[in-house]
Amino acid sequence: MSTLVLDSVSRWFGNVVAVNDVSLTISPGVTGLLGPNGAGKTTLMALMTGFLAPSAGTVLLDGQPVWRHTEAYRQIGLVPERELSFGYLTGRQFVRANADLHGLDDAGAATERILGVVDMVEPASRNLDTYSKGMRQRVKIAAALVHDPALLLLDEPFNGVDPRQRMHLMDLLRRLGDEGRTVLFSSHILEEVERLARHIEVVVSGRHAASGDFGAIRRLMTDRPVQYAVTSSDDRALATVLIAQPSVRAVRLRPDSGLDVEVADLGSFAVGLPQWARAHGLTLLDLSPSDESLESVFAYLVNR
Ligand SMILES: Nc1ncnc2c1ncn2[C@@H]1O[C@H](COP(=O)(O)OP(=O)(O)OP(=O)(O)O)[C@@H](O)[C@H]1O
Repeated sequence: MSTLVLDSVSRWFGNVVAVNDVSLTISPGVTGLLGPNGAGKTTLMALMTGFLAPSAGTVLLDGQPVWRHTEAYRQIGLVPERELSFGYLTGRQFVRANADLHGLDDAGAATERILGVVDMVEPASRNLDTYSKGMRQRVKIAAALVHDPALLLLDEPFNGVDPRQRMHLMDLLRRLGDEGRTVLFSSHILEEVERLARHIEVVVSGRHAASGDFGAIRRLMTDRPVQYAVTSSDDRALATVLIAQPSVRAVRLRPDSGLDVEVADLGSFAVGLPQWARAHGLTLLDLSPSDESLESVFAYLVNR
């Protein structure tokens, strides 16, 4: 069982800070690395696998630095986001090439074993060019696992994969985690991460924004202030009623019609709004969230 520890890790490219003072621990089991596009997930994975040197801080696998440490490389498998560019190879040849690169004693047997684990024995004699996206992902996972590493990192493994194959991949990663491997996958989709990860790390704009199980992360995201657009039979009267409520943080009249309402406590607001309207003889005509983008959720987390 392996544990990866990042201690105050930063990485900059010229004056772009891709990763900014990140400290986190990845333990055995499945962890999700959640963040919007450009958050620094790919750079973090490159730092974690020892492909990239930190500009500051350290990345330790079981107490050993991963940068320029070949012993650590034997314990790490990476499934990169980029597509396979060796379409002329068969799945078996591709996995075997990785087994040979690792200098495995019985590269042929290791190749067959891992093709079985990812359920790709039958299509393994076909060229990579002929595979679906999900099959290519499975063969990439086989290549990353052929040397039996304790740590497996996957960069956006579900991107473009159809729902059935996605379930299949999730089952596979869950199984690898249950076996005691340390599995980290990145994603920009909360639902995807929630379904699979026991533990979630959130990164935004290169910074570590939150950490916890999916209940904790979900609570952080639903407890944030939320914007609603509300239209009623008398918006000015409703504004007066709403601003008196502790669950409401701000109310603004829209130029055309309706109100923008910033809600601090979604639960109380959802229960109270129809009651307040009824008590003052007002009719609610429309209620819709106006600020539901994942980017705004992330912006809230990082600015907390
Ligand atoms: N080699 C590089 N040179 C300059 N800037 C870079 C380099 N690599 C990454 N960056 C910048 O660092 C930031 C983080 O990029 P990164 O690819 O790690 O994010 P990401 O979360 O993986 O995003 P995506 O999901 O879109 O790939 C971005 O602003 C990116 O432009």
